[in-house]
Amino acid sequence: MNKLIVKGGHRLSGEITIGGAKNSTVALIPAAILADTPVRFDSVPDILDVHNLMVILESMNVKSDFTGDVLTIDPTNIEEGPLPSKAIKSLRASYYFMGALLGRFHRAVVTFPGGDNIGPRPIDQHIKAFRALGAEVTEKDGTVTMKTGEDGLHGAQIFMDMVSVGATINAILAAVKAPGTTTIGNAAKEPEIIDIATFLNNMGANIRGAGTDVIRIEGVDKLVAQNTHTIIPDRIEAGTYLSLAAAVGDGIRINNIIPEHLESFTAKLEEMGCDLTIYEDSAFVGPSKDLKPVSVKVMPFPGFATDLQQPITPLLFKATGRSTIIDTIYPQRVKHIAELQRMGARIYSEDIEEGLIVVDPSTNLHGAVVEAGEIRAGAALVITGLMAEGTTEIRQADNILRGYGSIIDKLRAIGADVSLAAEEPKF
Ligand SMILES: CC(=O)N[C@H]1[C@@H](OP(=O)(O)OP(=O)(O)OC[C@H]2O[C@@H](n3ccc(=O)[nH]c3=O)[C@H](O)[C@@H]2O)O[C@H](CO)[C@@H](O)[C@@H]1O
Ligand SMILES: C=C(OP(=O)(O)O)C(=O)O
Repeated sequence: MNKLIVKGGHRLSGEITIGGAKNSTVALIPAAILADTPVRFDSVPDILDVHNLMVILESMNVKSDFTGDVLTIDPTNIEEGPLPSKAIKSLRASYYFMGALLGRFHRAVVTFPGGDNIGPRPIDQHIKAFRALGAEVTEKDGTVTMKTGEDGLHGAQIFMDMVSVGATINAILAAVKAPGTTTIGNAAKEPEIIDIATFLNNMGANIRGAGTDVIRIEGVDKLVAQNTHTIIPDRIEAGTYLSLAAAVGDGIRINNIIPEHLESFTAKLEEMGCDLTIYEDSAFVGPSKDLKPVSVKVMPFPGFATDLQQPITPLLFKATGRSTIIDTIYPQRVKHIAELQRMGARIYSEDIEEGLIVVDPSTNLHGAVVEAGEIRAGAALVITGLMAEGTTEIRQADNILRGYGSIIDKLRAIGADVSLAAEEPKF
């Protein structure tokens, strides 16, 4: 584990360029094993999740190479075998190997995924989709085993009980080569789902409706890569740096964004009175003054993303009154609160059942030793550390490195005093 050290209290300025979306990348890599040819991605973020997925690919004899921001994957000599449980447990998205292996081999044995500790994260909807497509699924001791009869998978009508990004993508991965028509109702509409469908369709898949709540798939026999797939920019990384820029910036430009993916977030910054100018694929944030408090309610896309409720929090400390946040997707996503309190922040979990968090103006922030219990809690600590006087030592920083590519270089480029160091082992 690494710790991230932030020396705060300085104003920052300059430019930051956003990388490819973590939540696309971590689905695209498992999706690659469905291809009948090598595949190539660019704009790949250099994050721990990618390196762990490459370890999982290696265990299946799938060769991959990550140079610069280009990742090539050759699944043509793929072999079935036990997957490395440490790597599987290191990230949430390893569950995409369930859908991808099922689509490829009509059977799979995968241990339960890890990922951020943000409250209960069941996978019942994923399993419901696999069953509808013809798989027999059993769960025992944290392992999911799936197999089909001789006829393999078949198209099916699936209606999700709740909007789930992971279950929608997993259903697509399992169905893309399943003969017949699959319909996914109440599908998630996140931009990352469109990105996966675009990648698969460019290889010959027939997926319609991605980005709406009904997705229709006609199964195809072959998936043949003809070109490089460029991963969409990470809207969560972008939102994090926009919040940082409004909180401690003296003029920061954020490059490589798709503004339409960020509307619920930028609308909140505008409501607060941030100095924000949005261009075709970038945004400029000027220094903030007299920020208004706001109410944030997390919703599935296009609503305000749960992954941005913690990164916007430090900005709320600068508002002139009480702000509220309700996380309807992960009400227990509160790992940042106790840590921020250690830094002098006035933030409270008012109702853990409802996911209600109250944020009061906090002007006396100071450095402290804190823990990044999960990726976005870590992002909130980094921003608060930059705002605070003194030094903040953020332990368990690997949780941040799971999803923020080149974060040290990006922050140093705008003048931040940040570094990474190995964390001393706990006894
Ligand atoms: C790798 C990835 O893309 N991660 C994102 C994905 O996670 P993930 O795909 O795991 O999140 P989901 O969209 O599935 O979860 C949404 C809600 O549905 C519930 N649920 C989900 C599946 C299921 O089978 N049963 C069930 O009850 C969850 O507990 C949660 O309350 O979407 C989340 C919600 O936008 C984001 O925070 C994560 O960053
Ligand atoms: C919750 C997140 O990630 P994961 O689903 O990969 O744990 C996140 O990116 O905020």
